[in-house]
Amino acid sequence: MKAIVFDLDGTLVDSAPDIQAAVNTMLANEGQGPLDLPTVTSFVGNGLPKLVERVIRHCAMDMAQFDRLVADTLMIYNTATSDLTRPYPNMMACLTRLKAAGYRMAVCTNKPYGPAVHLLLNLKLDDFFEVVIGGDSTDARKPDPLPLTTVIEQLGATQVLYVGDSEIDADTALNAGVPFALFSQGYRKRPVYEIAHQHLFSDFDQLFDIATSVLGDPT
Ligand SMILES: O=C(O)COP(=O)(O)O
Ligand SMILES: [Mg+2]
Repeated sequence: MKAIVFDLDGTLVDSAPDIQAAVNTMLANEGQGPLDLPTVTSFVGNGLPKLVERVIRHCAMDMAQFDRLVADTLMIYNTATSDLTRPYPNMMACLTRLKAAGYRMAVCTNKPYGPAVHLLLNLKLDDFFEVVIGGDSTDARKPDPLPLTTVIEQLGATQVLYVGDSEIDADTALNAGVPFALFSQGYRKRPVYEIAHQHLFSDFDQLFDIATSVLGDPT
């Protein structure tokens, strides 16, 4: 059984404005001023605890408050809508085409599981994915291979393509021994040539051909 596993933030959707809004709500509750979008975007990728740690450092706040601020930000995340999150162009059409062709699909994200599922429901993407693994679903976060190998195990997939937007996704795929397609329009921090990948795309209308070239027939 062949499957395509997707990262979420910066890959399927441009969700940084919602992440920025959640961070700024947390900061406002702490009497701090807001952070701009590029700054918050640069903190995304390693999951919520790391995001909060980076915000605390950037704002010279008290690291002793870390656990409380992670819990606060998670609560804000859990109650937030996805109003500012946008699907990347042609993404929906690509998933529809892949599903119709018979490929199985899943999500492997460092975003916490609850907010990830909310986001997928709000954007009507949930029906595409058989398995969703979030940053708090297993004992390790990407780039540890465990989240991705857990997805593969739960799907019962024999062949997989991982699709993501960041260095972390590239390392995850490498660590799990899975071929990787890099989406160049997300939140990566380095140039694409410095990020290990087997396939590169800038528009979702390129991904179907990549998937068939890597996986062949869906069954
Ligand atoms: O929430 C994050 O830090 C990153 O999420 P992602 O793994 O979907 O890119
Ligand atoms: Mg990402």
